[in-house]
Amino acid sequence: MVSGPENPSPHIPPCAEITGMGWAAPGVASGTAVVCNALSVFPIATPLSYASHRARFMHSVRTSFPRPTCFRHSGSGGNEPDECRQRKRPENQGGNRLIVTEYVQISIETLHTFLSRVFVARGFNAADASFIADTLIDADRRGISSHGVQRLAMYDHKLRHGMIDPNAHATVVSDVKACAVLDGHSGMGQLISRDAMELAISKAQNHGIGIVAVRDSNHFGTAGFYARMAADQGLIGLASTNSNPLTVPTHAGLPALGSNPIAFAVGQGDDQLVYDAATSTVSLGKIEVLVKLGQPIEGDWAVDGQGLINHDSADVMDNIKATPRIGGLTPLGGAGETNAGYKGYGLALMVETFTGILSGGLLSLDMRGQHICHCFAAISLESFGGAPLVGSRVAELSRRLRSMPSVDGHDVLVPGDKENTAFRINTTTVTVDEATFRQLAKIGERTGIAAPPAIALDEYR
Ligand SMILES: NC(=O)c1ccc[n+]([C@@H]2O[C@H](COP(=O)([O-])OP(=O)(O)OC[C@H]3O[C@@H](n4cnc5c(N)ncnc54)[C@H](O)[C@@H]3O)[C@@H](O)[C@H]2O)c1
Ligand SMILES: O=C(O)C[C@H](O)C(=O)O
Repeated sequence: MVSGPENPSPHIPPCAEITGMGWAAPGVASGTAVVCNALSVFPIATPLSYASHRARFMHSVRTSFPRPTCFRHSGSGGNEPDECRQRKRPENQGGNRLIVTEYVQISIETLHTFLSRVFVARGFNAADASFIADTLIDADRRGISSHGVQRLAMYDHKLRHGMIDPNAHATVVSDVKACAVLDGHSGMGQLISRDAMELAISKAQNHGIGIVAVRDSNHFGTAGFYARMAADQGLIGLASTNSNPLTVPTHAGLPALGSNPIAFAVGQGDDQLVYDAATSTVSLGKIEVLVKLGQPIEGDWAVDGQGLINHDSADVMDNIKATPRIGGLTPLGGAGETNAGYKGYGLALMVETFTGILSGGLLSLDMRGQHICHCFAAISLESFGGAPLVGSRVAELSRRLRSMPSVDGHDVLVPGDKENTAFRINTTTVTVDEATFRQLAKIGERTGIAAPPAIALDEYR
């Protein structure tokens, strides 16, 4: 049944050594700024550097905030009006919008040391701890704040409660030519996924393509990280995962599918094209960040139990955490059929097939925060003219798209541009929201490890 594995990872024992593996599914600091106003929203979706925040904020002040009701420059105490302090579900969310925007800038080096030490304290060896820290910081550097250190509290919770086994390594369930299935044994999603993508890359180098489905893993962070691993080696990379039930099928009022992202990467260096997104309208992480900032949801990202659009970020989070869950994320395209949300629903189902179904693991529908399934694929470009040729054609296509005239004042971009730009800017520091900053401090206290301090923002003084 199982052929000899091509096994690039010292962590994955060859399938021949695996016996009895069936297919049953496994069971402010100082220096922050607060800005409030009743009628506008500060854009937080793709944070760049603090300077960019500042520039974008000042632009929005000039264009949208003719008379800001409060504007505090520094310190976490302050005497600002009560409404400026409000964080949890402002009463007027979705109507007159309350803005509470606080960000903290921290050094990447200090953050990396902190994260690595926390993960070592939670049972990982130093190399694995450092790798996990790399993945979280990579997300923040790229402006994907939904999946950077703001998720440390989630991982820490799962580690403390035995939902993630820091010592687990993937084992091979089945390995036939270009395809394999791994069992992650409830290990850390980032480590299991790294090893699975390494196996897919090695298979693609040998067979032209490699596809590795994984069961019983955990939350892996951004899908793009793993797709880029393959692209960096001159292949096409694909990565996906299922998750807790978060997304409502078209016409349903309960979540049944994960936010099930798909990441695709091709090309190298500055010309790398990376599409990395949920098959729900956005990831849940984006709503978590809005809750932390006390901001409503601008877009039609979520519905309540009746299928009505819900713009109240805190309410959406409460509903998603409720037992049973109520409402959820809209599939990509939106609620109902008007904007073809059934296509996002279909894409989410495709991901569910490649992850939960092909791996023989848990479906999103049955998931409760663990036993997550992934799928990784790598495609060799040897038969298609080779990586340099394909890369140059992709780069040329991207250049032609970017040179298209804009109709609304925003540049035409290609997927990956925002993240690549942010990555180039955020070389020494990253910006986190203040609630996340406080979470880091709390985890620091709990583990006895000094949390990274905020870097003073002189421009606000
Ligand atoms: N681990 C999980 O379970 C899980 C689940 C869902 C999402 N995620 C991750 O969450 C992250 C965010 O996902 P999301 O869906 O909220 O992201 P999103 O809605 O911000 O979409 C991001 C994608 O859209 C592209 N993009 C943005 N603006 C563009 C423009 N003007 N022109 C062209 N392309 C543009 C980006 O480059 C990126 O590829 C991703 O990294 C994803 O992998 C993880
Ligand atoms: O939050 C999850 O469980 C999945 C994912 O990370 C998301 O943000 O949608």
